[in-house]
Amino acid sequence: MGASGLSAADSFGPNLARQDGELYYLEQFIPAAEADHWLETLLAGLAWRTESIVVAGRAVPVPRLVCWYGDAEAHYRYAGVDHAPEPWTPGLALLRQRVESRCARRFNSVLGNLYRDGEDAMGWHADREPELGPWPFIASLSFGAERRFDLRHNRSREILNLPLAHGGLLLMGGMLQHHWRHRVPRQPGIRAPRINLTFRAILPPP
Ligand SMILES: O=C(O)CCC(=O)C(=O)O
Ligand SMILES: [Fe+2]
Repeated sequence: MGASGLSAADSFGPNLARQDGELYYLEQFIPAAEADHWLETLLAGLAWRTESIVVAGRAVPVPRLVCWYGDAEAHYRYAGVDHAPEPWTPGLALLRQRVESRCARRFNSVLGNLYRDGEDAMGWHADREPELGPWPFIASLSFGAERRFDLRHNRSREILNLPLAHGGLLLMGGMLQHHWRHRVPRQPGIRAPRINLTFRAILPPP
């Protein structure tokens, strides 16, 4: 068993990171017709809002919409902002169950990102806030437009590109957040929206 707790018996396929972390992609984790239903349900039913981060003393809106759901205690500091979660919707609770049983992992929260079109994006970052624990395990579920997901190794600068498709589940674990950054780049030709749900386990404050 690796540091992430993923056991060799789990059938996630090859580790796409190969070194310094664990990265698995399960294509069509949610079959296409069902994924269509989720895309509509989540677009219409979640509390999407704009969020600003402070850059050089100024509030700058991030180029996407976000939402945050979870168990009541799962507060999360993200980009310098404290998020109290909204309570689970029935749909998100169902998706959480599906993801949990596939990963044999528990999650107490989910960060949603809505990329309205190819102009929306997320810059290079790692998800390594202390409340995610020493080896953050994140399950990332995508619906809607296929978007490119890039990873860059901090030291070697090796780049990996993965297309994240409708219904696909990406798993990040082990030392991945310590050694790699990731992003969702702008893809100006894309007109359709994409929703990404990152299921996370937030530890209680020390
Ligand atoms: O949209 C994605 O696929 C990635 C989202 C992400 O990296 C994050 O929420 O931390
Ligand atoms: Fe991330």
